[in-house]
Amino acid sequence: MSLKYLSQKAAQAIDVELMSPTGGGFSFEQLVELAGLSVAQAVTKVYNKDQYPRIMVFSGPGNNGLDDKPVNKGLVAQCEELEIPFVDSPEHGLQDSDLVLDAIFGFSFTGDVRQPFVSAIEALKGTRLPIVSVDIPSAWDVEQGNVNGTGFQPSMLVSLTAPKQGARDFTGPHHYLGGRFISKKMDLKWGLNLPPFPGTDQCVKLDDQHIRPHTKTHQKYEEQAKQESDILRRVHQKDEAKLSDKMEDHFMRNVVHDSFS
Ligand SMILES: NC(=O)C1=CN([C@@H]2O[C@H](COP(=O)(O)OP(=O)(O)OC[C@H]3O[C@@H](n4cnc5c(N)ncnc54)[C@H](OP(=O)(O)O)[C@@H]3O)[C@@H](O)[C@H]2O)[C@H](O)CC1
Repeated sequence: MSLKYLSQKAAQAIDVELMSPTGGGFSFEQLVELAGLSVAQAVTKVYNKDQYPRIMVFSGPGNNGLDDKPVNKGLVAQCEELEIPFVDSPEHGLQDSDLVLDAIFGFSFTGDVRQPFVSAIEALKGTRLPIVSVDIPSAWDVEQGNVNGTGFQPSMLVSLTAPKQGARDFTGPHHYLGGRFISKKMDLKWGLNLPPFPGTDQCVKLDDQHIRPHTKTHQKYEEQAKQESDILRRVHQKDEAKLSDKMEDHFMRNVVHDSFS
Protein backbone atom coordinates (compact mmCIF):
# COMPACT_ATOMS: atom_id res chain seq x y z
CA MET A 1 0.00 0.00 0.00
CA SER A 2 1.33 3.43 -0.84
CA LEU A 3 1.75 6.43 1.37
CA LYS A 4 -1.29 8.64 1.71
CA TYR A 5 -1.18 12.22 0.49
CA LEU A 6 -3.22 14.48 2.75
CA SER A 7 -5.82 17.07 1.86
CA GLN A 8 -5.61 20.41 3.65
CA LYS A 9 -8.54 19.55 5.91
CA ALA A 10 -7.14 16.16 6.84
CA ALA A 11 -3.72 17.69 7.68
CA GLN A 12 -5.38 20.28 9.93
CA ALA A 13 -7.61 17.68 11.60
CA ILE A 14 -4.65 15.38 12.33
CA ASP A 15 -2.78 18.32 13.83
CA VAL A 16 -5.70 19.03 16.18
CA GLU A 17 -6.04 15.36 17.04
CA LEU A 18 -2.35 15.10 17.96
CA MET A 19 -3.00 17.66 20.69
CA SER A 20 -6.13 15.91 21.96
CA PRO A 21 -6.05 13.16 24.62
CA THR A 22 -6.94 10.53 21.99
CA GLY A 23 -4.13 11.57 19.66
CA GLY A 24 -1.26 11.47 22.10
CA GLY A 25 -1.93 14.68 24.02
CA PHE A 26 1.10 16.48 22.63
CA SER A 27 1.58 20.08 23.60
CA PHE A 28 2.00 22.60 20.79
CA GLU A 29 5.62 23.16 21.86
CA GLN A 30 6.38 19.44 21.76
CA LEU A 31 5.03 19.14 18.24
CA VAL A 32 6.95 22.09 16.87
CA GLU A 33 10.16 20.96 18.61
CA LEU A 34 9.84 17.47 17.17
CA ALA A 35 8.93 18.82 13.74
CA GLY A 36 11.89 21.23 13.83
CA LEU A 37 14.26 18.49 14.96
CA SER A 38 13.13 16.24 12.13
CA VAL A 39 13.71 19.02 9.58
CA ALA A 40 17.18 19.71 11.01
CA GLN A 41 18.08 16.02 10.88
CA ALA A 42 16.82 15.65 7.32
CA VAL A 43 18.76 18.72 6.15
CA THR A 44 22.01 17.47 7.65
CA LYS A 45 21.57 14.09 5.96
CA VAL A 46 21.55 15.75 2.55
CA TYR A 47 23.58 18.94 2.91
CA ASN A 48 27.03 18.62 4.40
CA LYS A 49 27.69 21.30 7.01
CA ASP A 50 31.17 22.04 5.64
CA GLN A 51 29.84 22.61 2.15
CA TYR A 52 26.69 24.48 3.23
CA PRO A 53 27.65 26.26 6.45
CA ARG A 54 25.26 29.24 6.14
CA ILE A 55 21.56 28.50 6.09
CA MET A 56 19.08 31.30 5.60
CA VAL A 57 15.70 30.65 7.17
CA PHE A 58 12.58 32.29 5.76
CA SER A 59 9.95 32.05 8.49
CA GLY A 60 6.27 32.83 8.09
CA PRO A 61 3.44 33.76 10.44
CA GLY A 62 1.84 30.39 11.17
CA ASN A 63 3.04 27.19 12.79
CA ASN A 64 5.31 26.44 9.84
CA GLY A 65 7.48 29.48 10.53
CA LEU A 66 6.29 30.55 14.02
CA ASP A 67 6.97 34.23 13.34
CA ASP A 68 3.73 35.53 14.80
CA LYS A 69 3.46 32.92 17.55
CA PRO A 70 4.21 33.58 21.25
CA VAL A 71 6.93 30.92 21.12
CA ASN A 72 8.81 33.12 18.64
CA LYS A 73 9.96 35.46 21.43
CA GLY A 74 12.00 32.64 22.93
CA LEU A 75 13.31 31.56 19.55
CA VAL A 76 14.50 35.08 18.74
CA ALA A 77 16.23 35.32 22.12
CA GLN A 78 17.93 31.97 21.50
CA CYS A 79 19.14 33.05 18.06
CA GLU A 80 20.55 36.26 19.54
CA GLU A 81 22.28 34.34 22.30
CA LEU A 82 23.75 31.94 19.73
CA GLU A 83 24.80 34.88 17.54
CA ILE A 84 22.63 33.77 14.63
CA PRO A 85 22.08 36.99 12.65
CA PHE A 86 18.80 38.40 11.37
CA VAL A 87 18.81 40.04 7.95
CA ASP A 88 17.13 43.24 6.78
CA SER A 89 16.03 41.97 3.37
CA PRO A 90 15.77 38.61 1.58
CA GLU A 91 18.29 39.73 -1.06
CA HIS A 92 20.94 40.68 1.52
CA GLY A 93 20.47 37.40 3.33
CA LEU A 94 20.66 35.28 0.20
CA GLN A 95 23.90 36.74 -1.03
CA ASP A 96 25.64 35.54 2.16
CA SER A 97 24.03 32.10 2.31
CA ASP A 98 24.70 28.61 0.99
CA LEU A 99 21.31 27.02 1.53
CA VAL A 100 17.76 28.27 2.10
CA LEU A 101 15.14 26.89 4.46
CA ASP A 102 11.67 27.80 3.30
CA ALA A 103 9.33 27.85 6.32
CA ILE A 104 7.03 30.65 5.18
CA PHE A 105 3.74 28.81 4.70
CA GLY A 106 2.59 25.33 5.60
CA PHE A 107 -0.62 23.42 5.19
CA SER A 108 -2.95 26.36 5.94
CA PHE A 109 -1.84 28.48 2.98
CA THR A 110 -4.71 29.56 0.72
CA GLY A 111 -5.22 31.86 -2.26
CA ASP A 112 -2.66 34.23 -3.72
CA VAL A 113 0.33 35.38 -1.70
CA ARG A 114 -0.49 38.51 0.28
CA GLN A 115 1.83 41.22 1.55
CA PRO A 116 4.28 41.33 3.24
CA PHE A 117 5.33 37.96 1.82
CA VAL A 118 5.34 38.75 -1.91
CA SER A 119 8.98 39.89 -1.99
CA ALA A 120 10.13 36.86 0.01
CA ILE A 121 8.44 34.47 -2.42
CA GLU A 122 9.90 36.40 -5.38
CA ALA A 123 13.36 36.14 -3.80
CA LEU A 124 12.93 32.38 -3.47
CA LYS A 125 11.86 32.16 -7.09
CA GLY A 126 14.96 34.08 -8.15
CA THR A 127 17.65 32.39 -6.10
CA ARG A 128 19.99 29.76 -7.47
CA LEU A 129 20.74 28.42 -4.01
CA PRO A 130 19.27 25.05 -3.08
CA ILE A 131 15.98 25.43 -1.22
CA VAL A 132 14.64 23.07 1.44
CA SER A 133 10.89 23.49 1.93
CA VAL A 134 9.16 22.55 5.15
CA ASP A 135 5.95 20.54 4.69
CA ILE A 136 4.91 22.09 1.36
CA PRO A 137 6.78 24.60 -0.81
CA SER A 138 5.55 28.08 0.14
CA ALA A 139 2.86 29.57 -2.08
CA TRP A 140 2.05 26.21 -3.63
CA ASP A 141 -1.59 25.23 -3.37
CA VAL A 142 -1.67 22.64 -0.58
CA GLU A 143 -3.77 20.26 -2.69
CA GLN A 144 -3.23 21.32 -6.31
CA GLY A 145 0.52 21.87 -5.96
CA ASN A 146 2.59 24.09 -8.21
CA VAL A 147 -0.36 25.42 -10.19
CA ASN A 148 0.67 26.38 -13.75
CA GLY A 149 4.29 25.93 -12.69
CA THR A 150 4.40 29.47 -11.33
CA GLY A 151 5.97 28.56 -8.01
CA PHE A 152 9.59 27.77 -7.20
CA GLN A 153 10.75 24.16 -7.24
CA PRO A 154 12.82 23.34 -4.14
CA SER A 155 15.66 20.82 -4.17
CA MET A 156 14.42 19.20 -1.00
CA LEU A 157 11.06 18.80 0.69
CA VAL A 158 10.53 17.65 4.25
CA SER A 159 6.89 16.61 4.54
CA LEU A 160 5.60 16.50 8.11
CA THR A 161 3.27 13.73 9.32
CA ALA A 162 2.47 12.73 5.70
CA PRO A 163 2.93 14.48 2.36
CA LYS A 164 0.23 16.91 1.31
CA GLN A 165 -1.55 16.31 -1.99
CA GLY A 166 0.26 19.25 -3.60
CA ALA A 167 3.60 17.56 -2.89
CA ARG A 168 2.95 15.35 -5.92
CA ASP A 169 4.32 18.23 -7.99
CA PHE A 170 7.64 18.10 -6.17
CA THR A 171 10.30 16.96 -8.64
CA GLY A 172 13.44 17.65 -6.60
CA PRO A 173 15.90 14.91 -5.70
CA HIS A 174 15.36 14.78 -1.92
CA HIS A 175 11.99 14.08 -0.33
CA TYR A 176 11.98 13.25 3.38
CA LEU A 177 9.21 12.56 5.83
CA GLY A 178 9.59 14.06 9.29
CA GLY A 179 7.40 14.48 12.35
CA ARG A 180 7.75 11.13 14.04
CA PHE A 181 4.77 11.60 16.30
CA ILE A 182 2.04 9.46 14.75
CA SER A 183 1.00 6.37 16.69
CA LYS A 184 0.20 3.09 14.95
CA LYS A 185 -3.43 3.67 15.94
CA MET A 186 -3.57 7.06 14.23
CA ASP A 187 -1.70 5.72 11.23
CA LEU A 188 -4.38 3.04 10.79
CA LYS A 189 -7.26 5.36 11.51
CA TRP A 190 -6.18 7.85 8.85
CA GLY A 191 -4.88 5.20 6.44
CA LEU A 192 -1.50 6.96 6.26
CA ASN A 193 0.64 3.87 5.57
CA LEU A 194 3.69 5.60 7.00
CA PRO A 195 7.05 3.98 6.28
CA PRO A 196 9.13 2.86 9.29
CA PHE A 197 11.59 5.42 10.63
CA PRO A 198 15.08 3.92 10.79
CA GLY A 199 16.51 3.48 14.30
CA THR A 200 16.11 6.62 16.35
CA ASP A 201 15.96 8.90 13.30
CA GLN A 202 13.30 11.62 13.26
CA CYS A 203 13.03 11.47 9.48
CA VAL A 204 12.92 8.92 6.70
CA LYS A 205 13.80 9.33 3.03
CA LEU A 206 10.88 8.81 0.68
CA ASP A 207 11.71 7.04 -2.54
CA ASP A 208 9.90 5.85 -5.64
CA GLN A 209 7.91 3.20 -3.83
CA HIS A 210 6.31 5.90 -1.64
CA ILE A 211 5.98 8.73 -4.11
CA ARG A 212 3.06 9.13 -6.44
CA PRO A 213 3.26 11.70 -9.19
CA HIS A 214 0.31 13.91 -10.06
CA THR A 215 -1.37 11.42 -12.38
CA LYS A 216 -4.77 11.02 -10.77
CA THR A 217 -7.81 11.76 -12.80
CA HIS A 218 -10.27 14.35 -11.59
CA GLN A 219 -12.68 11.56 -10.78
CA LYS A 220 -10.11 9.89 -8.54
CA TYR A 221 -9.63 13.16 -6.69
CA GLU A 222 -13.34 13.47 -6.17
CA GLU A 223 -13.50 9.93 -4.81
CA GLN A 224 -10.60 10.63 -2.50
CA ALA A 225 -12.16 13.87 -1.29
CA LYS A 226 -15.43 12.08 -0.56
CA GLN A 227 -13.73 9.27 1.30
CA GLU A 228 -11.67 11.72 3.32
CA SER A 229 -14.73 13.70 4.26
CA ASP A 230 -16.30 10.42 5.42
CA ILE A 231 -13.30 9.85 7.65
CA LEU A 232 -13.44 13.44 8.90
CA ARG A 233 -17.17 13.16 9.61
CA ARG A 234 -16.54 10.04 11.64
CA VAL A 235 -13.77 11.75 13.56
CA HIS A 236 -15.91 14.77 14.28
CA GLN A 237 -18.89 12.75 15.34
CA LYS A 238 -16.57 10.70 17.51
CA ASP A 239 -18.46 7.67 16.36
CA GLU A 240 -15.57 5.63 15.03
CA ALA A 241 -15.31 3.87 18.38
CA LYS A 242 -18.76 2.46 17.77
CA LEU A 243 -17.65 0.68 14.64
CA SER A 244 -16.81 -2.93 15.27
CA ASP A 245 -13.20 -3.89 14.70
CA LYS A 246 -14.36 -5.84 11.69
CA MET A 247 -16.04 -2.86 10.07
CA GLU A 248 -13.12 -0.58 10.83
CA ASP A 249 -10.78 -3.11 9.30
CA HIS A 250 -13.01 -3.46 6.25
CA PHE A 251 -13.20 0.32 5.88
CA MET A 252 -9.45 0.77 6.09
CA ARG A 253 -8.66 -2.12 3.77
CA ASN A 254 -11.18 -1.33 1.09
CA VAL A 255 -11.96 2.38 1.10
CA VAL A 256 -8.53 3.70 1.97
CA HIS A 257 -6.66 1.18 -0.15
CA ASP A 258 -8.86 1.72 -3.20
CA SER A 259 -8.50 5.41 -2.83
CA PHE A 260 -4.75 5.69 -2.57
CA SER A 261 -3.42 2.76 -4.50
N1 LIG B 1 0.93 17.78 12.57
C1 LIG B 1 1.93 18.33 11.94
O1 LIG B 1 2.31 17.86 10.90
C2 LIG B 1 2.52 19.54 12.49
C3 LIG B 1 2.82 20.56 11.63
N2 LIG B 1 3.34 21.72 12.02
C4 LIG B 1 3.63 22.77 11.09
O2 LIG B 1 2.55 23.68 11.12
C5 LIG B 1 2.16 24.00 9.80
C6 LIG B 1 0.74 24.42 9.72
O3 LIG B 1 0.61 25.55 10.53
P1 LIG B 1 -0.59 26.58 10.34
O4 LIG B 1 -0.38 27.66 11.33
O5 LIG B 1 -1.88 25.86 10.37
O6 LIG B 1 -0.42 27.11 8.85
P2 LIG B 1 0.71 27.92 8.09
O7 LIG B 1 2.06 27.68 8.61
O8 LIG B 1 0.46 27.66 6.65
O9 LIG B 1 0.41 29.45 8.39
C7 LIG B 1 -0.86 30.03 8.31
C8 LIG B 1 -0.62 31.53 8.31
O10 LIG B 1 -0.31 31.93 6.98
C9 LIG B 1 -1.22 32.97 6.59
N3 LIG B 1 -1.59 32.84 5.19
C10 LIG B 1 -2.30 31.84 4.62
N4 LIG B 1 -2.43 32.06 3.30
C11 LIG B 1 -1.78 33.23 3.04
C12 LIG B 1 -1.56 34.00 1.86
N5 LIG B 1 -2.07 33.63 0.69
N6 LIG B 1 -0.82 35.14 1.95
C13 LIG B 1 -0.34 35.56 3.13
N7 LIG B 1 -0.52 34.89 4.31
C14 LIG B 1 -1.23 33.73 4.25
C15 LIG B 1 -2.43 32.79 7.47
O11 LIG B 1 -3.05 34.04 7.58
P3 LIG B 1 -4.67 34.13 7.65
O12 LIG B 1 -4.95 35.60 7.76
O13 LIG B 1 -5.15 33.52 6.36
O14 LIG B 1 -5.07 33.31 8.83
C16 LIG B 1 -1.81 32.31 8.77
O15 LIG B 1 -1.33 33.43 9.52
C17 LIG B 1 2.45 22.74 9.02
O16 LIG B 1 2.54 22.97 7.64
C18 LIG B 1 3.74 22.29 9.66
O17 LIG B 1 4.84 22.92 9.07
C19 LIG B 1 3.69 22.02 13.39
O18 LIG B 1 5.09 22.01 13.45
C20 LIG B 1 3.12 21.04 14.39
C21 LIG B 1 2.80 19.66 13.92
